[in-house]
Amino acid sequence: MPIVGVTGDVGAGKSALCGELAKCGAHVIDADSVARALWDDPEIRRKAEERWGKGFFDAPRKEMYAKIAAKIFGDDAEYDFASKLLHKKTMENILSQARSAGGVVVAEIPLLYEGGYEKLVDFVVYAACGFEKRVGRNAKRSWSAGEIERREAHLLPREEKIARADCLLVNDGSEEEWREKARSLWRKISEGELDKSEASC
Ligand SMILES: CC(C)(COP(=O)(O)OP(=O)(O)OC[C@H]1O[C@@H](n2cnc3c(N)ncnc32)[C@H](O)[C@@H]1O)[C@@H](O)C(=O)NCCC(=O)NCCS
Ligand SMILES: Nc1ncnc2c1ncn2[C@@H]1O[C@H](COP(=O)(O)OP(=O)(O)OP(=O)(O)O)[C@@H](O)[C@H]1O
Repeated sequence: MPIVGVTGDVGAGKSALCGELAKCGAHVIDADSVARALWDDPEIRRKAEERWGKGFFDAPRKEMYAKIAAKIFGDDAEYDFASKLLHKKTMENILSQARSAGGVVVAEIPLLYEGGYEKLVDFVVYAACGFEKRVGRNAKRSWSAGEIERREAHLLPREEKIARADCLLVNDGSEEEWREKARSLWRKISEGELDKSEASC
C-alpha cells in the first residue's frame, strides 16, 4: 500500500483532512505530534539545555511548547539548531510507524519538502487555503496573522510546493465540504486510483 503524505499551508486544514481520512479507515501518522514528543527525548533535551539553559523545559507542557516556539520561530540560527535536532529522529519514527501499520498509511507532514521527508512517501497531497481565511479560522486557537507568517517565513514558497505535489486540495468552503473532499480522496486511495500524472485529485 502506498504512503500518502499530506502537507500544505500553515493552518490550512491538514489535520481536519487527516481526521476524516482516519474515520474512513486510514492509519494516520502526525509528524507534529512525533516532533513535539521528541522534546522529551533525553538526548534532545540535553543538547537543547546546553544551548538554551538548564531549566528551560521546566514548565507545564503548553507553556513549554510556547517557549520553544518563541525561541525558534523568530530566530534563524535557533530554528536551524532545532531542525537539525529533530528531523532525523522524526523521520525514523514516522518510518517505523509506517512499517508496522497495516492498510493505508497517511502521514501529515507540514515540513514534507523542507525537512526532506518527500522520500518517505509515494504520493503528496497539498492542502491549500487563502491567507485571510486561515487567519479567521485559526483565531480560535489564538493564532494571530503574525503567528502564521512567523511560521511560514521558514517554509519554501507555497507555489513551489504546489508545483511539486501530486495533488492540490483547496479548503475554501465549509467544514463539511472539506470533509467531503477527504472522503473523495479516500475513495481514490482505497480504489487504487491515485495517479501521479493527474494534476488534481
Ligand atoms: C515549536 C513547537 C513546540 C510549537 O508547538 P505548537 O503546539 O505551537 O505547534 P504544532 O507543533 O502543533 O505545529 C502547528 C503547526 O505549526 C507549523 N510548524 C510546526 N513546526 C514548524 C517548523 N519547524 N517550521 C514551520 N512551521 C512549523 C506547522 O504548520 C504545524 O502544523 C513545535 O511546533 C515543534 O516542536 N516544532 C519543531 C519541530 C518540527 O520540525 N515539526 C514539524 C515536523 S514535520
Ligand atoms: N472548511 C473549514 N471551515 C472552517 N474552519 C475550518 C475549515 N477547515 C479547517 N477549519 C479550522 O481551521 C483551523 C485549522 O485547521 P487544521 O488544524 O486542520 O489545520 P492544519 O493545516 O492542520 O494546521 P497546522 O498547520 O497547525 O497543522 C481549525 O480550527 C479547524 O477547525
